Amino acid sequence: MELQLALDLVNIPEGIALVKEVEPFIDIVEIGTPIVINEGLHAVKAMKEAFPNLKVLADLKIMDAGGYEIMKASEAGADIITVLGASNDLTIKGCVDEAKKQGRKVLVDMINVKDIASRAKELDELGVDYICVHTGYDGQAAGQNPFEDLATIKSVVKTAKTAVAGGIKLATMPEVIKANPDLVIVGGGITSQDDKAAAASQIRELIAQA
Ligand SMILES: O=C([C@H](O)CO)[C@H](O)[C@H](O)COP(=O)(O)O
Repeated sequence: MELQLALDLVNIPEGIALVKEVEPFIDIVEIGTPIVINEGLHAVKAMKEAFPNLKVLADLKIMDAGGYEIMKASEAGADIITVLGASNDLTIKGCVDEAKKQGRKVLVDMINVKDIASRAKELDELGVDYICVHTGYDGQAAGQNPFEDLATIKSVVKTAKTAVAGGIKLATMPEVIKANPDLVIVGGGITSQDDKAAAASQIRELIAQA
């Protein structure tokens, strides 16, 4: 299982400083949607230049013009780019084809998809690299979590890797470990802790013991 650090509520220098603290414990660093909105794809470029040994995910949450947006994120140095599961199949296909051409990976964010099982099966057949269940900030504030959806995708997806995001922290890691996704995405569970390195290292330790 890989560990992705989601950076959302920081600017580029703050993000780089934060990654310096936890670099040994993570595999992927995510430039979250709020950062892309505030700073643009320069944030992806800056993170890749600062940490060439980490994979960088650009959380663009693409909804249209898939091929073009994958191309621009690839030019900025993103290794993995996100598209929304609710998008048109033509958009998903555009993302998959362009990502293959560029040697990048596509992660589908299932946020707000109603029929997770059927859509995950379709996306798997469209050749995406990761399918990620995700409880967004607004769902988290209403007490929702992604664990039931994680069990659903684990039972239907045959080829794509599975991932989970949304409010994951040390205390909920045992539930993640039990479901055994290929990728766990943690934002506030690390970034809002006083000792970020300790939080990341404890989460990494649980993954290593699994
Ligand atoms: O994708 C995210 C959210 O929609 C804001 O862009 C977060 O990166 C994702 O939810 C992980 O962050 P935490 O929920 O804080 O773990």
